[in-house]
Amino acid sequence: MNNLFKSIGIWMVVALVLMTVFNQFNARQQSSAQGPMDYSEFMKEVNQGHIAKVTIEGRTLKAVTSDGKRLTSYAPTDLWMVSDLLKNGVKIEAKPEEEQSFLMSLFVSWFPMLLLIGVWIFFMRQMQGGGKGGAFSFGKSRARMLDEAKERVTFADVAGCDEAKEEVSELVDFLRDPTKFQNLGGRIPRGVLMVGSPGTGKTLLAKAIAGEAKVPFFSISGSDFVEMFVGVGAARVRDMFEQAKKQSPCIIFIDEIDAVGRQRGAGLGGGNDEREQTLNALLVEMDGFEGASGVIVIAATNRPDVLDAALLRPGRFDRQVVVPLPDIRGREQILMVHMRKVPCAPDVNANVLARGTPGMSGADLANLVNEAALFAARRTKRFVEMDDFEAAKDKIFMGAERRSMVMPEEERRNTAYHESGHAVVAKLLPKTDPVHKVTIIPRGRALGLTMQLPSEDRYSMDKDRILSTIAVLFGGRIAEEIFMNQMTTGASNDFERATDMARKMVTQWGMSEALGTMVYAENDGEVFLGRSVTTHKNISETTMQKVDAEIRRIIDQQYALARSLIEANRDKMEAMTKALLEWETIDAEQINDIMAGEAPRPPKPSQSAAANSQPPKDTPPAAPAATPTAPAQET
Ligand SMILES: Nc1ncnc2c1ncn2[C@@H]1O[C@H](COP(=O)(O)OP(=O)(O)OP(=O)(O)O)[C@@H](O)[C@H]1O
Ligand SMILES: [Zn+2]
Repeated sequence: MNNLFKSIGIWMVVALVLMTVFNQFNARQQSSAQGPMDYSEFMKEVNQGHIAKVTIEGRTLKAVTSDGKRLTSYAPTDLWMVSDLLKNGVKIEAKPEEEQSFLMSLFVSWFPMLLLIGVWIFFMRQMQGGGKGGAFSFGKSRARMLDEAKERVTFADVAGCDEAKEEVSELVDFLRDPTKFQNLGGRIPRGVLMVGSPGTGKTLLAKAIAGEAKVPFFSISGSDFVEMFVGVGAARVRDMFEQAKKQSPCIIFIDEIDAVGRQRGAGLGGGNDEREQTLNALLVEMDGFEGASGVIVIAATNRPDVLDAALLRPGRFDRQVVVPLPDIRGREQILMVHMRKVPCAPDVNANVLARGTPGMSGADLANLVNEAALFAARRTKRFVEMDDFEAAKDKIFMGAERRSMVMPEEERRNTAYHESGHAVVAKLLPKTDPVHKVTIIPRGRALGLTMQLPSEDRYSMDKDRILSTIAVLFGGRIAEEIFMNQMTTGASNDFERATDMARKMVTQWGMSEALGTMVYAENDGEVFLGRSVTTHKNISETTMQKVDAEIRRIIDQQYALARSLIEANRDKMEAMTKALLEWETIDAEQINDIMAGEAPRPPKPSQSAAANSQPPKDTPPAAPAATPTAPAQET
């Protein structure tokens, strides 16, 4: 039912949009003829005796001036109009408003409505006739069957997770011929839990298993089971297994299993009856079917820690396959898989791109290729070139450029000093990531950006690195204070991130000598109103005060460090600010020149080519601007 309402909603919106467009179009047509005149303007002409003849068609006035020109105007209900016209000796002709045009306009304004009704009827028919077509035959459980012919995925489409592929290859053998597999003494798999961050290709891998084994693939999301009414989810689970058994061997894929599979009795306000019933139904079904039935259930989650232990017991999801974020080689392979789908110029180098995209998931990389192709298309190129990829990467890391935003000169200068402050501190401190680019072109919500990219994959951060990062974050505001003698809101996000890091150092990462290696806060995995909830363990008031004092100390220390670095390097600050004001974006090489005390080399041509791309139109005005320094790096 939900789906039905959704589709009606969508069609309503479509209809509304169409109506607006049609109305616009209509209005445009009426006005485009000669540009109608204001009524008062028109009456002035009449009273000056310039009008010879008027034809009144409904509320449209068509007039001919004494020197033969044609005018139109639109009459309000003005009782004096006719008498005014007569007084000035204008010849009047009245026509009924053209019937055909009236019908026409009626049709035009109602057409979207009719379309909507038509579509609705079509859908209702489809629903009633259910039991045929693919998606509807599985109606009750809402699981959707993959159209094998159209979207067959193979292992070749999944790149950069060879271990995971290896682990699941046994499933393929089983699905190809369940009985033979059994005769050979293989242990019959039932449930597999795929664990990994969002976008790492869990769904893709599950589809590839089905594709390799050439078996049907049913997919459903855990959240589809969670319904308002108690018992619906459980019924759906039973229905799904029934359908799957009929199609066996096959795969059932349950995405986001944590939506149903959370620990029972947990959660805010105690347990959730409906979810528990659904989970119980799932457990019963998994116990109930014989392995030989040839149904394999694959579930995906990025929070295996919150799952109910009963789900992980032998005979259920007893096998875990970890699908990790790709490393540099993995990213290169994933990029190559997706680059095959777009025409790439010979200068495109997947290895360089892989190096510059640490932390990106498979889905992010697919998106990167897609964005690059869009950039190339916008610049009417026939091939996607390396600088399209660079532009796409910048857009993903830093948000879309907003060149249309006009910045007052004072604010540009302020931003230039702010970013130079980040960059100079980053260049001078040890254990900081290389500065890749500094720009004062507004992007996303930021007025400017200093972009640092790690030179290698990193899986954790050590204390010195975190301290340096905090100092770099403070660099921006300190530069504003010293050189512009002012403080702006642009630094608020920097402060937030710096404080957050300092707090985590003390309360979560055990990096403070004064408080030792104890965890003072924990994230219990519950999500409340869309935020994850951090609960403080029972700690005393005095400890709380110590924690605060320690955070304060870390912050003050790093602030002082950044300040002394900037004070001691005023010349470099001035040089970098000048370069930024002139070129708006400077790259790593130019920054190195400046830091070496030399004049920066001029920008490369590709940079200015990027500068010529069209600015996005209609961007909303800046929110209180933030100036992030680097893509968030967290352990
Ligand atoms: N290893 C990979 N190789 C090739 N493409 C990938 C890979 N990982 C992800 N992708 C691309 O990203 C898209 C989304 O990935 P997918 O939906 O499989 O991720 P997921 O792990 O299931 O994410 P979620 O947890 O959000 O459901 C895929 O359709 C594919 O285009
Ligand atoms: Zn900043």
